[in-house]
Amino acid sequence: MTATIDYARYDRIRPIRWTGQALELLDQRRLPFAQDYLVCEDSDAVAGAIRDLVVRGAPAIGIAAAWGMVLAARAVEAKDGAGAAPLLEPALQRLNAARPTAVNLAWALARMRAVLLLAGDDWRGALEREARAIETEDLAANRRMGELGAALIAPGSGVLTHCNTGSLATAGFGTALGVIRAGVAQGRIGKVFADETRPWMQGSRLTVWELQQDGIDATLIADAAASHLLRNGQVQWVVVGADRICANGDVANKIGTYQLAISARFHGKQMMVVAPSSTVDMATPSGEAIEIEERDPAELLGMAGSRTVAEGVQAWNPVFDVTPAALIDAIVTEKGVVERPDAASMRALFGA
Ligand SMILES: CSC[C@@H](O)[C@@H](O)C(=O)COP(=O)(O)O
Repeated sequence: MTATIDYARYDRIRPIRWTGQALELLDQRRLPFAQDYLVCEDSDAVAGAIRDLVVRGAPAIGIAAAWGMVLAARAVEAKDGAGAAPLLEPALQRLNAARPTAVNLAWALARMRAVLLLAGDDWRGALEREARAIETEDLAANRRMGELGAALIAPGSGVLTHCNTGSLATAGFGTALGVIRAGVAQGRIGKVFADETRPWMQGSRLTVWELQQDGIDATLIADAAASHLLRNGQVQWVVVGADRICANGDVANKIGTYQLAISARFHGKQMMVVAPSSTVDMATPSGEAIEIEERDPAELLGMAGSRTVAEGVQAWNPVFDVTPAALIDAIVTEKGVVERPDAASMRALFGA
């Protein structure tokens, strides 16, 4: 069951476009009904776009930030990278502060800083090549993870996914959605369910639209329907992405992932987390140490710009949660699969 995957058919959605002069970001706030690109001509515009979810998804925000550093380089004069580094550090810090939870952002910026410090007089070229490499490597990782993750899924299975982990959230193909694309192409996955992912609706606005572009049938469910679905036997795997994977295998991902993992375990279904090694943070020992982003409660108080909740009601809007490693059956990365993750098995694949 190793049918060749025609990757070209998944290349249509391009959330991040570098023109040579500017960074164009497909405005995910306006999908699925408008496909508009926001043009960023400086790094602060990129930081704002990350903060406001024009571009979102852990790998995608790292890639966008890397290009943001290429834009920042236009605004400073220096004879080599070591001279440019302190001048660019404030812009780097503003990009880094745009969102706290996904480690890919800090990871990509650390790569850009490291390249800069070693670069000679072509330091601007070095930054551009590194941003391109970060993007290219992410696409390759996604394709590899698609193969590795799909191989775990028995033919005829149904899957449930959460949030958006596809081309929109990455350099292309996707993490969890890459596994689903590969699994469908190989005939392993018979039925795909996506939940809405309230409150920002990444599932209903982005994921089912992405799958529709590919001609993959997906059935949308309310988040609240997930346990009922897991109980009734149509789904064997919950397949999700990650924003940060800790040294002990705990996983931070979109709010609601934790309850899916609890429900999957309760119903004897399996939980797969798919993320590139850029999402693995061996410096964070466990999920307790992760900063969980809290966003504007207004995201909960209305729909599509119209208020749906009585005036004066308060809301709390944490947008990520932590799934303990003990509830995860497999973490799939491009470096390999960690089954039943714990500190020892994580260390064996990713080092100290
Ligand atoms: C490949 S994306 C994996 C995760 O980043 C995804 O599941 C997620 O939580 C995205 O959150 P978002 O707030 O939309 O950036």
